[in-house]
Parts: sequence; structure tokens; C-alpha cells
Amino acid sequence: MKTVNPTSTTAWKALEAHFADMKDVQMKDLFDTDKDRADKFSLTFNDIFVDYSKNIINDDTLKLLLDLAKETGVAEGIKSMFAGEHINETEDRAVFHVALRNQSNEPMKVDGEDVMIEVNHVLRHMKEFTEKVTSGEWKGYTGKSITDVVNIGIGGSDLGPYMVTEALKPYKTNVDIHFVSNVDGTHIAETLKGLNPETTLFIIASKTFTTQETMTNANSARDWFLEAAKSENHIMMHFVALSTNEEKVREFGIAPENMFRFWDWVGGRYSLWSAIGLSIACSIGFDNYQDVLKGAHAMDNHFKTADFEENLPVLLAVLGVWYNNFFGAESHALLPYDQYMHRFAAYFQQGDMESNGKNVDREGNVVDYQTGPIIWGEPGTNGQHAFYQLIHQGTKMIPADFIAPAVSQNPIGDHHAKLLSNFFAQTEALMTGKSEETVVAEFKAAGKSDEEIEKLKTFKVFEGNRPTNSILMKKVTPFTLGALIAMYEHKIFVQGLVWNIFSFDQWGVELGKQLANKILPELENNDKITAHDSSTNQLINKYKEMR
Ligand SMILES: O=P(O)(O)OC[C@H]1O[C@H](O)[C@H](O)[C@@H](O)[C@@H]1O
Repeated sequence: MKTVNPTSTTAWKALEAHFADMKDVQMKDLFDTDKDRADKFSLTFNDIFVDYSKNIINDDTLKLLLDLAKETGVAEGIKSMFAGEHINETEDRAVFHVALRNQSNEPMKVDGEDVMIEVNHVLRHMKEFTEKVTSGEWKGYTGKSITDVVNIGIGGSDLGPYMVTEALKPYKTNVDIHFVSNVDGTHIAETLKGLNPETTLFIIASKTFTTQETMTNANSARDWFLEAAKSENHIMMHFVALSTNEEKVREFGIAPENMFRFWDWVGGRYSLWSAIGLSIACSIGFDNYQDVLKGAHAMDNHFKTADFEENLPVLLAVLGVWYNNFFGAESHALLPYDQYMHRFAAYFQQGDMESNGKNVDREGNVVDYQTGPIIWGEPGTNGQHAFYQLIHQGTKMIPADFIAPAVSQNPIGDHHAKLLSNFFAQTEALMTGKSEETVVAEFKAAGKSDEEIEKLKTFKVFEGNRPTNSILMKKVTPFTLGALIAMYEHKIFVQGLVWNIFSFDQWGVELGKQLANKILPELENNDKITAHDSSTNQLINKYKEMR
């Protein structure tokens, strides 16, 4: 892939100069002087409406940011991804999750081979299996139908399926889904408590089938099951595997016909579109799962073909770059006003931070500019009663995406109108703020004395001018959710291209794993440990005393 230091581009230099002009500009003045601003800075994609007008930008800002995207090779990067090139260079792999949701079925090739044949084969296998499970045709070892499916996986083999099954709960089948990820025994113990081994099916989801947490939980699930089922012959009715590692799956005792394959060109955090989506299919039915793929595919086409000026992932990406690299914002909040989307921010913490949390550029040099932001968030309105204080009046700029459906899945009384009134009010308040003048006038109207007003007024001032994007969709349907997820995935990819980093590897998670593997045998006995730094030694030895 082409490598360009973003700070060496003409656009970057122009953006630095432009930033000096823009940093103190008030968004409300921009709205006052341009009646068309809201319309101009918004876009519609199917049932998704994105208003990005509440950003500290004008036409020049956008132009320069898009110039930066052009100069840093974003268009070439997009082409390379869709062409199946090995853009994950440090692992020498293609990055081809877009093929998994290629519902048009046009050939998509990696290393000269059309992957669609295999992709469709696995999809058919998933459909067949899902229909057997949800219809009750798939029987457990005592002849009973499956009532509960437990997905055992972690990271990308957990977060995506968990987020999507929660977000699409209204589409639920009669099968109950559970997720076990943490190696903390509490997670599996609590999950298994109410379950019956005769009617429980385990999905062991692991790309590598070597991940410590997943294999530990899978073995415990197997022990729990065998305690009741007695014979290993029954495992095939209760355990299936989602993996790229056939050998390890076989070693675990899962029959090849119960293995759903995927490939090394599917990154863990981009794997809900692959066999890893089996728990989603069991949870919402295969047709709904396919609609998730269709939504993502529609977004892929938009991303691939739309001009940058009208390209949602590209626009959201460069807006993020503007705050991250010029305003010095350190984080980005994802705030869904939809209770079902309560894992959305957690999902994109991996999606974004594992992708763009890199300090080395594509040539191996340590970067001297900022890369990926800290991603966080909670559903509104809960967040409003927790951390919004800092967003409104803190010393940090927190660009935020407000996400809401126009139609509630649970239209009870005026709940949704109240929820949405908050959704609209927050971005308005963050933009307009409240001036000292207004604060004083309000105090006066309430009959406060001059002395009281003087004492309190500054505490009640809101500076405003805090940037937000508003993403309003008709309803959280499988199709819309698929499109929304793909939009964020591509946004992350574009930012990685601009920052000249590799977004599809994750070497940073290895060191902790390596050290934990070294420490584990040291915990087996009560010997005093001296092999580490004095703090780590002290902690291990304290633990041995306490246990
Ligand atoms: O699916 P697995 O091979 O079990 O991997 C699960 C997770 O483990 C690793 O720590 C990676 O950082 C993640 O990207 C991955 O999703």
C-alpha cells in the first residue's frame, strides 16, 4: 500500500493554517449566517439520516479534509481492499469481510480465487443448521429440542454477535442466546446455572481455536455437559465450532460437519459477517441475519462508489481526523438513544481501538502525530445522568455521535417522544451553550439578588460549541443495523489510511498474553517469586498469601 505521512501533505499544512482561523469560530454563528447549513451538511442513506452540521467546519474545512483523504491515498486503499489485496501487510493477509456480505454474488477474488463459492457454501450450512435449531428439529441427546444456545468466544468472537443479538432482540426466535467470554469462572458458572444440558447447545467461536479464555470456557462447558450426558458420543449433538482452524476443532472432539469455517482474511473484529454470526442467526433467524448482511452490503456499495463529498464513512472519518489531529480531542463518544443498542459503544471499542490504536506507521516509523481516539459511550439517556456533565462543561472536547431510531420497538405511552426530546435537546445544548447574559437574565426573572447572581453565574454558563453528529434512522431493523455497523467499520478504515497505519493487525494485544502465560505456572505452588520487577513480584506473592 502507498505510504504517505499525512503531516507532509499540502492539505495538512493548509489545514493547520485553516485551523488557526476556525478554532474560535462559533457554530451558532455559522448557522446564523447560512440558512442552508443543516441541509448542506447532511446526507441520507436508505433509512439513515446523518446530520453533521453541528461541527466546527465550513465549506473550506471539508474541502481541505477531503483533500487530505485524497492525498493520503484513501481512494487507492478502498480499491485495494475490495480487490482482495493483502492490505494487512504485517500478517500478509487480504482484508475481505466485504466479501462475506456480498449479496450480489459477483465474484470477489483473493489470490486469484473467487471466495464467493466457499462463502455461499458456509452461508447455506448456517441456514440449514439455524433452521433445524429454531424449528426444534435439531435434537439433543435425550431427544429434546434445543431451548438455549451458549456462544463461547471473546473479543471479535463475542462482541459483535452479542451487540447485534441485543440490538435486534425484537426479532428474537424461540431460542434463548447466552454469551460467555470472560475467563473468570463466574461468567460460565452463572450462565450455566439455569440451563439444562439436554436442551443446551454450545457454539465454540474462535478464529484461532487457541484463545486461552475461550478454550478454558469450552472445556468447562464440555465437563458440565458430560457430567450429565456421560458419553462423548453425545458431544456432536451439543457442540459446534466456528473457526479457521480445522485441526484444533477436531482435537477438541467436534465433528467436521459441525464446524463452520471462515478464513484468515476475516479479521476477528470484522467477523460477525462470517460463521461467527451463527449465534446471531440462531437468535433472530437466518433471514433476518441475511438482512443484516444486505444492509452492510448496501453500505459497502455506497462506500465504494460515492464521491468523497457524499460518502458517509469518508465524511465521518475526516471529521474525526479534524478533532483528533487539529483540535487535540482525545476521545470520541458513541451515544445510542436506543436501549437495545447498549453494547454498541463496547463493540466499537474493539472495532476502532484495536484497529487504529497504533503508534507505528506503514513504513515502521514511530508516528509524530495522533492516531486512533479512545472510544466510549453508553445509551442515552442514562449517560446524561452520569458523564454528560463533563461533555457539557468539562475542559476536554468530546466529539460525539448521537444515534437514535425514529420508531421505537416498544411504543409505550410517551416514552419515545421523551427519549427523542432528549436526543434533540442534547446536541442543541452542546452547540448553543448558555451565555452569561442568559444566565443573568434567568436569575433576574427568578428574583435573585445581585449578590447571589454574582456568586453563581459562572457556574451556570455553558460555553457550547461542542461538536456532534446526529444519526437518525427510521427503525433499528436488521438491514439498517447492518448498514450502520458497516458505516463505522469503513470510517475506521479510512482514518487508518489517513494516519498511514495498518488497521487490520493487533500486535498490541500479544505482550500481556505472553506474560500471563509465563506467570500462570508460577501460581501453581507457594514458592516465593523473584523473577519480575519488585511490584509484580510483590503482587504475586501477596496473592499467594491471600488465597
Ligand atoms: O477468535 P479468536 O481467535 O478466539 O480471537 C479472539 C480475539 O483475540 C485476540 O486477543 C484479538 O485481539 C482479537 O482481535 C480477537 O477477536
